[in-house]
Amino acid sequence: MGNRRPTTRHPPGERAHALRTLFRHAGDGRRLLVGGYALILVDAVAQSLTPAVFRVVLDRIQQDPRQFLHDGWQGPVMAAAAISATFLVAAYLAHTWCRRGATRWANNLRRALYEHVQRLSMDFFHRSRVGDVAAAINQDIERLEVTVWQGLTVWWALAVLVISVGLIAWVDAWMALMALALLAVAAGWTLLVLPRLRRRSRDIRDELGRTSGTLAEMLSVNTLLKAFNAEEDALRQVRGGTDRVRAGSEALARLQHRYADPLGFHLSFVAPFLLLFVGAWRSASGTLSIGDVVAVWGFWLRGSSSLTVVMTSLPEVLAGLAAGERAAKLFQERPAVSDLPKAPALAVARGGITFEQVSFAYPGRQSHLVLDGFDLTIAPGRSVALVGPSGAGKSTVTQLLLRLFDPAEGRVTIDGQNLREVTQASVRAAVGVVFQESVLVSGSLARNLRLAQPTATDQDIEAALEAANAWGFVRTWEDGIHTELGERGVLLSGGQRQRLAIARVMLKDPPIVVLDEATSALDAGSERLVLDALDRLLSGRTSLVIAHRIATIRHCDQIVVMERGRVADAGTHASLLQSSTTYRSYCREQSVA
Ligand SMILES: Nc1ncnc2c1ncn2[C@@H]1O[C@H](COP(=O)(O)OP(=O)(O)OP(=O)(O)O)[C@@H](O)[C@H]1O
Repeated sequence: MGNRRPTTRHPPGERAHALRTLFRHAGDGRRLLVGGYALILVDAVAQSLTPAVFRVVLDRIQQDPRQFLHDGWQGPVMAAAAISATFLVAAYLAHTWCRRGATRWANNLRRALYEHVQRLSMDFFHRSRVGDVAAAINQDIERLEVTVWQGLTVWWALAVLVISVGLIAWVDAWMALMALALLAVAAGWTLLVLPRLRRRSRDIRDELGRTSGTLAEMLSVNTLLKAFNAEEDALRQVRGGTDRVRAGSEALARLQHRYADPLGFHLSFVAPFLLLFVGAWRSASGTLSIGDVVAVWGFWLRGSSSLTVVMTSLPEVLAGLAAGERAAKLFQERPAVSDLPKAPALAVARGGITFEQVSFAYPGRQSHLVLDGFDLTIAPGRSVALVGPSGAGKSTVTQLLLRLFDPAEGRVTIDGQNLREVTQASVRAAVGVVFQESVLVSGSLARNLRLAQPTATDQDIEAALEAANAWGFVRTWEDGIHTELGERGVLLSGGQRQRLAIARVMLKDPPIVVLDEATSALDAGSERLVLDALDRLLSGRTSLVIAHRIATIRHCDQIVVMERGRVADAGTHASLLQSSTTYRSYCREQSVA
């Protein structure tokens, strides 16, 4: 799978940095996790000590059986009771804390990651797929959450292993050396296979993310797929992704067996037999007691069985780490547009706009200048229209006005203030936009409109709908403004959606309005109603209108003809008919005199 698809590769330093980034967002889960991971060490000590009790019992029986029967048993019984009680309490608390801590961490992380993604600039959204980002925020963090509390068992097992080897050394240094040599074989084998296991896990997470992206995309273009009978093609794409995930998982399982089976054989057969025979030989030669040999064997079994736990959990833990790295990678994304420290809010007095010698290229396509020394002045309260061939840069002008991007050269100002020097939020508060396709979110109509003005009353909303020529149809709905629109507003006609979008901007009541192809997709029936609503919206506000339809723009105070990112001509409808051949040909195409 990894050979066919692009995969992420992270140097070890970057991986540690990624995990630190994630841990910084643990919030109130951090204390519980640290507490859980610390307490499980107590549990590890208690469990590792069990063979030490065997040792004492066996040695006492061997030395003086009658003394053992009299009162020699009391010490070991009390020790066993204390060890068991400690184990019970510590294990219960550690697991509970860790589970709660992991859940809180995941919740905090999900929130923080969503907030972070929200703050990223448009270039990020242009180059990322929604489903992939959603998978990182949901599935990857869920995977990480499971790993965090599963990781407790791995941590416990490693602690048991270290303590067990320490206890063997306490009984006999030579036996401990031998145990270490046997462990070194296991560790060497693990280190050999680990990078491949890790790579496979990461490839699977990447492929899962990509498949989520494809799935989300296919679901969102369902109408298109149906219209072109292209469902089979979409199915093939999704199936391709899920097949690759399945193939990757099977390959991982095979690799895991190839790793775990020899290791299990080494730990459960080769090592204990070697230790038993060498221990027996040292006991027969009088160096160790029977109790010593049984204790060493017990310590080893305890330690090696904990290693088996590590082995079995390893793929899960690696999958969790890969998921964590993907989430952390999102945290490392930086917005291309950011507010200067202590930047003031834009103070809009009259809403005059200027573009002064603005040059701009989209991130990732630096060689292609979309705006090239572009100049534009819109006096307060005036309307300016942009026309020009497709790709001339008209929509890009609106993106810079909203400060979704900053220009490479030149400046954009509102009432004389450079947009670079004021906060993005204040710029967007001053500008209302109606796009070609009005985006409506699931929820009620009122919720959709309150996105523009959260404190609006029902009466405010009704007034905005009235002004946007939308109240006529909303009034007939049984639940009025509280009607659920359905995700993406699929229950509405194009003209109705457009009028709701206009109502939303009416409610926002901004001093500046941008219309970006707001009338392009209208049917003749609703065109008059929408144009009428737009007239009302633009009246008294500074406005920038992009439209292919001459009928929409002919009454603007000024019309600017754009070509290849520059102003080719400017004037009124009447003057351009005289001076601009491009404009004249547009009018001719649309039979406008
Ligand atoms: N996100 C983007 N990343 C890279 N290039 C882009 C991006 N958006 C637009 N472009 C490019 O910038 C140029 C200008 O695009 P823009 O959308 O501003 O033109 P337009 O005049 O509004 O066109 P249309 O009338 O077709 O909407 C085009 O060449 C386009 O391919």
